[in-house]
Parts: sequence; structure tokens; C-alpha cells
Amino acid sequence: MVEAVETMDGWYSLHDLRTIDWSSWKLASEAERKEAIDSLDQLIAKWETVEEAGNGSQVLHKVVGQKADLIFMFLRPTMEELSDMETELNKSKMGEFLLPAHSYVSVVELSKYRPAKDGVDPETLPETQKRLKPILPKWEHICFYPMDRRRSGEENWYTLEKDVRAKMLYEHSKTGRKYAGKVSQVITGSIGLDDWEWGVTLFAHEPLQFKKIVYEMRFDEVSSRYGEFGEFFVGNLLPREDIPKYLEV
Ligand code: VOV
Repeated sequence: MVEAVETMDGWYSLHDLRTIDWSSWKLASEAERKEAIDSLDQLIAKWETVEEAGNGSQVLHKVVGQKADLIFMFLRPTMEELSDMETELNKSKMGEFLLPAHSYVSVVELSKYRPAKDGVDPETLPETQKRLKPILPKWEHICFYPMDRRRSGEENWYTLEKDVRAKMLYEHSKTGRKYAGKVSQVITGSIGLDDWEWGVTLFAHEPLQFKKIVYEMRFDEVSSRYGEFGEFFVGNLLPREDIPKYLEV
């Protein structure tokens, strides 16, 4: 049996995608719409306090295309907090106008493919902890998709020796590093938590960078031979102060 790799796991993650029930929204009275917008604003204000205290992070984007209208990405230390957030959104006045579109549950993940430097466990390093409990960048664009490592015929990631996998991921990281400052990634592990093995969440200032990095990575062996991909969701940042304008009808 080949050796698995130890993972370092950080905050739990929920990608919560909602469609706005525009018909009901348009039929609602102005007072009701205001109440709904205020309820969402109050929730975001509360979540921002949690983020400022370093106990979690979140970001909200408008989905482009018909797969959903909104994508919330929530990070919290526990799964309970994630379900509390989801429930309080459902119970809010705004929740009356939100229909579930999609969701994804995972946990921020880094792996220990690289040998420990000077015998120091990387998990104890402050820079590792910062990556396991990241404050999500409030960059203009988000791209989220799930993926698997292939497990069929000759192409089986799970029968490769650890050093072979480590080498391929090192090559992958070299491609990734070329996009420093242009693409910021959060990899979340979802084996045992959701339908795919990893969630890939990318942030960029310029959406074309998503196409460029994903295309270039398609040629890395780790993706060309061992990558399987799910549905893609892309979106544009929805800052809290822009919500009333976005919902104006
Ligand atoms: C934006 C740049 C970027 C950079 C710098 C980067 C670096 C790294 C490093 C150093 C490592 C390995 C160690 C660790 O930290 O876990 C990883 C790991 C991983 N990656 Fe990555 N990745 C990037 C970006 C990046 C992208 C765009 C994708 C999607 C791939 C594609 O084809 O669509 C991806 C996927 C992953 C996955 C699924 C894993 C876990 C695989 C596993 O089997 O364990 N990743 N990644």
C-alpha cells in the first residue's frame, strides 16, 4: 500500500449559493424590501465583527450566469458555526426571497508533502496557521469549482508513491507561483464531507486570469493525467454598501 499524505486542516468552509426569487421580490412592498435589505446588512455587520476578531472570514459575490445569483463563501472554526450562519440567513427577512441553488462543504487544507524543515512541524508555524485560517481576499472576482484526483485504469492517483505525487504537486506549485498577485487560491478538502475531493476557490482582480491559470494548469501532469473537474461558478464581488443598489427594482 502506498503512503497517504498527512493533511493540515484549518477552518471549515461552506460555499452557499442562492438564487433570488425576483418575482416575489418585485411583488413585495417597499417596506418589506427595506426590511429584507436591512436584515442582510445586519447579518453581514455581525459576520464582519467575527472576521475582525480573527474568528472566521466570508465573502459575497454575484454569480455571473444562471446557475445562481449569489455565492457566499463562509469560513469558521467549527461546522456548527457554518450551519448557524446558514440558518440565520434562512430565518432573516432576506431569506424569504432566497432560494437554494447549490452548496459545498469542505475544510481549508494544506498537505505535508514537503519534508519538515529542521525537524519543525510546519503546522506549528505562524505562516501555516495563517494559510489554514485565511482572511478571504475581497478581490473583484471569484471562481469556484470542485475536483477529484482520477482513479481509473493506468491513471490512479491513489496508487502513486508519495514522492511521485509530491514531485507532481511541486511542478503544479511552480505554475501557480507565476500567478502571484494575480490569482489567490484557497484549497479546501472535502473527502468525506461532500461529493468531490477538493474545492478550488480562486480570487482575481481580472477574470481572464482564471482562464489563463486553469488553462496553463491543464498541462501540468497532476491535472492532465489526474484531474477531474466539476461545475464552475464565477462571480463579481458584491460589497456590503452596494447591496441596496443591486437589489433595487
Ligand atoms: C494560484 C496558484 C497556486 C499555487 C501557488 C498552488 C500551490 C499548491 C501547492 C504548493 C500544493 C501542495 C501542497 C499543499 O499546499 O497542499 C497545492 C495543492 C493543491 N492544489 Fe494548488 N496551487 C495553486 C492553484 C491551484 C489551482 C488553480 C488548482 C486547480 C487545478 C486545476 O487544474 O484546475 C489547484 C488545485 C490543487 C489541489 C486540488 C491541491 C491538493 C492536491 C493533493 O493531492 O493534495 N491549485 N497547490
